[in-house]
Amino acid sequence: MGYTVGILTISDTASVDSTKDLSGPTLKTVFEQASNENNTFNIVRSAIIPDEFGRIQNIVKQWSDNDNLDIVITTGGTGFGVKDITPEAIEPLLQKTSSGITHAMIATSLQKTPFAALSRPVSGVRGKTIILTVPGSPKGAKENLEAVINILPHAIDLVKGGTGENVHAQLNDQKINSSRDESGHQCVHNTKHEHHHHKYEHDTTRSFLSDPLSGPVTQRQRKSPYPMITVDEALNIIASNVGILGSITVPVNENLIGMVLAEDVYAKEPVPGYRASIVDGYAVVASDGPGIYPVIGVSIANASQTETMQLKPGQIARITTGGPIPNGATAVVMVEDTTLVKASADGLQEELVEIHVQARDNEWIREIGSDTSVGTIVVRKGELVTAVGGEIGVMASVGVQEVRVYKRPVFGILSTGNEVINHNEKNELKYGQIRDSNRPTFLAIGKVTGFEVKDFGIVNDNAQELENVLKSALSQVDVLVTTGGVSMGEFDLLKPTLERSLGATIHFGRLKMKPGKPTTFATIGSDESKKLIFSLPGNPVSATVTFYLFVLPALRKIAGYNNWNLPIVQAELTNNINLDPRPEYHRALISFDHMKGKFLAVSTGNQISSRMLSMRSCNALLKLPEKTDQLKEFAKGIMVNAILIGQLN
Ligand SMILES: Nc1nc2c(c(=O)[nH]1)N[C@H]1C(S)=C(S)[C@@H](COP(=O)(O)OP(=O)(O)OC[C@H]3O[C@@H](n4cnc5c(N)ncnc54)[C@H](O)[C@@H]3O)O[C@H]1N2
Ligand code: MOO
Ligand SMILES: [Mg+2]
Repeated sequence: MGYTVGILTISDTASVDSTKDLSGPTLKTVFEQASNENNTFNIVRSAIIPDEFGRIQNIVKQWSDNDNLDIVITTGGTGFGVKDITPEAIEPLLQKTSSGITHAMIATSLQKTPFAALSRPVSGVRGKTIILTVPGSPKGAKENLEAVINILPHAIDLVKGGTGENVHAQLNDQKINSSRDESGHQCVHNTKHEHHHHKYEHDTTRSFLSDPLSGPVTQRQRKSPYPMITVDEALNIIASNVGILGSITVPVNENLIGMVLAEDVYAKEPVPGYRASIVDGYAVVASDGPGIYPVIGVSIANASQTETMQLKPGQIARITTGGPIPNGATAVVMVEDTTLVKASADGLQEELVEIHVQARDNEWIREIGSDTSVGTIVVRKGELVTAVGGEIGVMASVGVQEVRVYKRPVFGILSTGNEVINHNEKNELKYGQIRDSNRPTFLAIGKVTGFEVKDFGIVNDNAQELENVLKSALSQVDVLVTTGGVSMGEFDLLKPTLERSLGATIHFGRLKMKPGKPTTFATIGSDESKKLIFSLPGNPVSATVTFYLFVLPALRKIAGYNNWNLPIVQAELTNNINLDPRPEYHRALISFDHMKGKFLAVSTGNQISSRMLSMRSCNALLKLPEKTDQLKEFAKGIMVNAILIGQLN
């Protein structure tokens, strides 16, 4: 009798290079060796896929529901690694779980090494298919499968509705248990077991131990599991995860700067609200023409006039700029085009004035609402209120005192690192300590960009502490920015804490850029209440540059900006720059050269990611391409794209 088997290798590495798949072939061998005249295991399906939830589920469903395999066995993704999600993908597919099979697999491996406790296998039944998950290491995979392979035919028999009689017989003669003892593996494993055991006990002294979350340092990942994606891909991912918050009604004043209108704003009042003179001179009846006329009154621009003056043909009235036009007047003549003919006896008033020019009808008169009529849209939904003041001014002029704007995101900041201390700590630095420059920088950026910042201080490299502060911070902000702890060190705990303790989804964890390679972006929660987490590298320059490149655009997008990306201008290099293997965001000061008619870029010097001096006087990030065999340097004189992050002086 034969059983059909599918072997699914789940591994990011092996999925791109199948020669890296050692455990798939190992499982095949185990099945082949266990095949005898009674039980033949036929490997009818095999595949290698990356640690992707959906793909794991799709294949397992296909093999069980459509292809009706007897056994589906997966290898890989069962550990505590950041990317390990096999049990999470498989478990929901199981209609019955089989804690016995799972237990048997773990128990066998535990006899070899205590690290087996770090495997999280699941097993069970879907339809008429037995599904097993074994570890990714060939040794672990082999041990786990061997622990249960001889009971699988019995299980399949039962699942298919049989009584399992023939296998009960086998169970009775102990064949299953003894077969493993004869294999000879036990001895080899025992030696290894003691070796591991010894190390483990040493590690529990925790003298140089990493955090429990990532396990002993000997178990750490030696390759980042995060694919290296481009900055553009990262920005797209961020954009697709960033929504606009709700709107609020706020008074029209300077605090609106940087806010985006959530409604079209209409003029409530006409400007001007009355017919007004544009110049200082005399209100006249235009048809009177040039000549000498009596000055019958005065209309000055103030609000003290209680009734409108009446002008008859042959009369004129003195008027100032902005003064209300008397009834009957049809134009204004500038004072420059007149002469005084007669003053009053006391010499204080004009009585007769000569008009020298022929006024045109409506000359120098602003009609009611001629600047802005009632109902005109003065600012549109989606428009940004700028510091130039025009939007605030126009709303003020037409009687709009409150407007609806999009809520601005609040962002939180926290630094991580046992070595990091507050920058204003008075004591001398202890050996190995470093002053926190990231939080002061972010607070400053918050101030100039107008986004509210909440400061959550410095957190030690300790998973529990980190989890607590992250949770508390996330409940208070829309966007959380952390620095440090995202690379490959054993105290780099951000990614595992976000993923495992907080249930965050990490959208990317590595970027093809310099500085900022380990930049990490995660989200927590569903659409309505989604929080964004930017875990930036600890290196101060990397943190600052990635803040500008990713966090600031995200904040701008949340705030409703249409142009949420930072502006880019072209600038000419004033010095040669060696290219880096990664696309570089080279810090520079750009300024406009009036003689050359273009921007010039001056590098800030040594660009190492720790050198905060490379951010000093920097107002632009030059986008430099990665180094290739053909292109190793950008020469002086080349025009480059410069992302503006500061003022042009
Ligand atoms: N084996 C590898 N090592 C590193 C890699 C790598 O790919 N493989 N990437 C390097 C790159 S690139 C960067 S950038 C850093 C990023 O490191 P982390 O984000 O893990 O940050 P930490 O390890 O916590 O700190 C790095 C560095 O920065 C100093 N630091 C941290 N916080 C602050 C702060 N608030 N103010 C000032 N300085 C800070 C910290 O003391 C370290 O010197 O990893 C490389 N390693
Ligand atoms: O990419 Mo890291 O940011 O070199 O310093
Ligand atoms: Mg690190």
